[in-house]
Amino acid sequence: MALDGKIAVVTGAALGIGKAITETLLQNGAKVALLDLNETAGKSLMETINKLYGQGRALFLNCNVESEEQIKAALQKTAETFGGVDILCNNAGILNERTWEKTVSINLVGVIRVTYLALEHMSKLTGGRGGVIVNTASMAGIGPLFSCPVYTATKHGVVGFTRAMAGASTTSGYGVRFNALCPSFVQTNLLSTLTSELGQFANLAESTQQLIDKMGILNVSDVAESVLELVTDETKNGEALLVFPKGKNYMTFPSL
Ligand SMILES: NC(=O)c1ccc[n+]([C@@H]2O[C@H](COP(=O)([O-])OP(=O)(O)OC[C@H]3O[C@@H](n4cnc5c(N)ncnc54)[C@H](O)[C@@H]3O)[C@@H](O)[C@H]2O)c1
Ligand SMILES: CC/C=C\C[C@H](O)/C=C/C=C\C=C\C=C\[C@@H](O)[C@@H](O)C/C=C\CCC(=O)O
Repeated sequence: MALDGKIAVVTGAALGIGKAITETLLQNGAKVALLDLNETAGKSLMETINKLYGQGRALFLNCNVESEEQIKAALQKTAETFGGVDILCNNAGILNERTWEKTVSINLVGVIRVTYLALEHMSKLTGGRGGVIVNTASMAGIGPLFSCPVYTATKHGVVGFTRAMAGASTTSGYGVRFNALCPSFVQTNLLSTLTSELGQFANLAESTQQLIDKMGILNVSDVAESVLELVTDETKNGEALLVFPKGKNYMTFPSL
């Protein structure tokens, strides 16, 4: 299978898109470290995974991407258990315009922090064997959502960080590809709890609902399938893959 022998780390792996990404990576032969702060959901998923794939294919690690200490420990445990890190999916994220500092801390700072710590294991410049990092951004990383400006800012930041790191990696020789995943609306808890998290922008919920009605809603499996493309296609570096219910396409950015 495409990912036989590969070792993946997925943040926010216990539920939603991260759970689907984890399942897809396992289905394609990878071993997966599931990082999440929801221990109940993580352990429940591990029971299912062990029944489906046998012991030894996956590892749940209680890890908050806001904690450098917890990330370091999780990556070290992964490397010790499975023998390294080849794939990182920075997927953990929240939408909360009330606690907007936390949104920035998780969605953007968390992606940067996990990336830098994982590169210590992945980069050929530090003894790694290279690999690929896929950052879960959003369509809101390409165009603004008026009802969640801070969330929009974090996702624009993830796209920009991803593209810059792709260039840094190519130029410096990390041997690591970086790509952004930009799904439109996806049926998960994040979407379901949306209207209670808009804070001062709650008045704009209706226009966002109109956008949801217009664009439609993806299943998590549609998104996970797109991650597999970014992981396995070695020509993809610095890309932003837009995923809609009607299909997917790569973003073309203006060259300055
Ligand atoms: N649902 C959508 O419409 C949509 C669309 C585009 C992008 N996204 C992005 O996809 C990613 C996953 O979102 P989802 O919709 O699956 O949400 P979700 O709430 O269903 O799942 C998020 C997972 O991340 C975990 N998590 C949250 N904060 C964490 C932290 N600090 N450390 C570790 N784990 C943490 C949660 O416990 C949960 O398991 C997010 O980055 C989100 O912004 C979602
Ligand atoms: C409300 C956020 C829900 C989930 C967040 C998740 O990341 C999904 C984002 C999905 C789609 C984003 C589309 C952004 C489109 C913009 O380019 C622009 O076309 C939107 C136009 C009007 C916005 C109207 C509004 O925001 O209310």
